[in-house]
Order: sequence, then structure tokens, then C-alpha cells
Amino acid sequence: MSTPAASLQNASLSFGNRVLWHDLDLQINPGEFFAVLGPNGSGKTSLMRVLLGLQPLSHGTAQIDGRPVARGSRDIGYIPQQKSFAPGTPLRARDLVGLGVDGDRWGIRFRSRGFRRRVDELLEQVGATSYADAPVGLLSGGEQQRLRAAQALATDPKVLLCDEPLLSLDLHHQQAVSSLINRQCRVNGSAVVFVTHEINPVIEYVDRVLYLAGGQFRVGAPEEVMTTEVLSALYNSHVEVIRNKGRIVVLGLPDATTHHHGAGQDGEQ
Ligand SMILES: Nc1ncnc2c1ncn2[C@@H]1O[C@H](COP(=O)(O)OP(=O)(O)OP(=O)(O)O)[C@@H](O)[C@H]1O
Repeated sequence: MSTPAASLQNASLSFGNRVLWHDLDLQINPGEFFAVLGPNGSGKTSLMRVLLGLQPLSHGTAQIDGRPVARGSRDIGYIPQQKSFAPGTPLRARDLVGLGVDGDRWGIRFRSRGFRRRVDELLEQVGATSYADAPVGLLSGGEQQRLRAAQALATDPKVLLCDEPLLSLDLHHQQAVSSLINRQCRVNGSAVVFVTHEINPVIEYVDRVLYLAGGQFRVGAPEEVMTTEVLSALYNSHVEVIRNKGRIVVLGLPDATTHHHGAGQDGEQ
């Protein structure tokens, strides 16, 4: 069997006496599109931070490509949950993407023709060519987010961690960025770990889902996990899952666990 791109063995994470998740065993394979769902505070971003080597587990082990997680690994591409750049940030759009291409060569940043071609190619893939030379701090949230996607793809990473990467993108760019991430997964074999509160925009790409809620979790194909029975058990309350034309609508989520982003164009997941 091939080495998993990312794995957790017997993993638990607690803060004080609050257990986010425990006894989590996961193997995410190269070329797999793996979605992580769950309400606010269920530990989705914390799981990303574990894989980035930024958050130690309370128990268990976490590996990337068969080795213990480590900060700053070039094997990982990361699209963080959106935060805006300050208006005065002294970087142009192409500089940000360029950091992804040669980010580990601080000081001797060589600007070869190949470097420039790669940056241009990435900018084009996310539809950012028209603002390549604009200061990032003056761009809209969605425009900045497309640059973060380009930067994360730059190293052709073994594992691509995406934390709500479609937030603040309009429908057209949601489709463009999610299909780009999917291509990276299928063509280049990156394992994609995709945190989202909305499965519908990526439902056609998702191989497996990890659903975290109330300190419990379920892992499986979307049709196994996104059911009335499984979600009602996770939320310990009756939740209705309806499928309509390939989309999934979840009704009756407990108030305290509704997602803070509100329903997107496709309805609350
Ligand atoms: N270093 C820390 N120390 C203490 N508590 C923490 C720490 N990091 C995260 N938490 C808590 O753990 C919980 C899970 O946080 P996390 O950001 O992983 O949730 P999430 O599922 O990504 O939520 P959201 O959907 O709101 O982004 C939160 O209640 C958070 O306050």
C-alpha cells in the first residue's frame, strides 16, 4: 500500500477539559479530495493546525507523507481562512504568488524567466492576471482569496489544506477555484483537505467527508455521512437531510450549532 499523504493515529485534541475530538484515525491518500465539515468550534481549523505542525495533539500522532508533521513543510500548500491584508501592505499581487514559488529562498530571490512564467501561469489559473501588479491591500476579499489559492498551488504540494477557501468568492469564482483545487488533486495527485460549512459547491469532487460535531465524528463517503440518521446522532437532536438534484440540504440544525457564515447560494449544508 502506498504511504498516506496525511494521517492521524489515535489522535485527540483537548483544550482544558473541552475535548474537540478523540480517537481519530485517518489516512488521507494521494489524489483524494477529503472534506471536513462541522459547526463552529468543532475543531476543523484546529485539525488543519495539527497537520501544519502548529498545534500539538493531546494524544496520538500526525504525519505528512509518512513523516511527523513539521512547521514550514514544502510538502504542504495552505489556503488559510480568510483574513484581509491591511490596505498599506507593501506587496503586489504577483509578489504574493511569487512567495509561494520561491518562498524558501529568502535573500537570494532569483527572478528567472521560469519564475516569472510560473507566477504568470498561476495568476492566470485563478483569473488574477488583470490585477497582477495591484497592491494586495487594495484588492477585494475575493480577489485576495484567489491569490492565496494561487500561492498554495505554487509548490505542487503533496497535501493541500484549504480552510473555507470559497468564502467571499462569487459563484463564478467559487466554481473556478474549486475546480482548480480539484484539478490539483486529480491531475497532480495532491491530497486535498477541504474545510467547509457548505458541501454543495464541492459535492461533485468530494471522495470522503469527516463530520465533526459535539466531540464526536463520522468519516465516510458523502452518501454515508450526510444522512438524517448520522447527523441526528452527531448533533444528538433530530436533523433532516434532504437530497435534491444532487444537492444536500440540512434542516433543523440546533441553534447553538448553526454556522456563522449564513446560508450560501446553495443553501445551508
Ligand atoms: N490554542 C487554543 N487554546 C484554547 N482553545 C482553543 C485554542 N485553539 C482553538 N481553541 C478552541 O477550540 C475550539 C475549536 O476551534 P476551531 O477554530 O478549530 O473550530 P472550527 O471548527 O474551525 O470553527 P469555525 O467553524 O468557527 O471556524 C474553539 O472553541 C476554540 O476557541
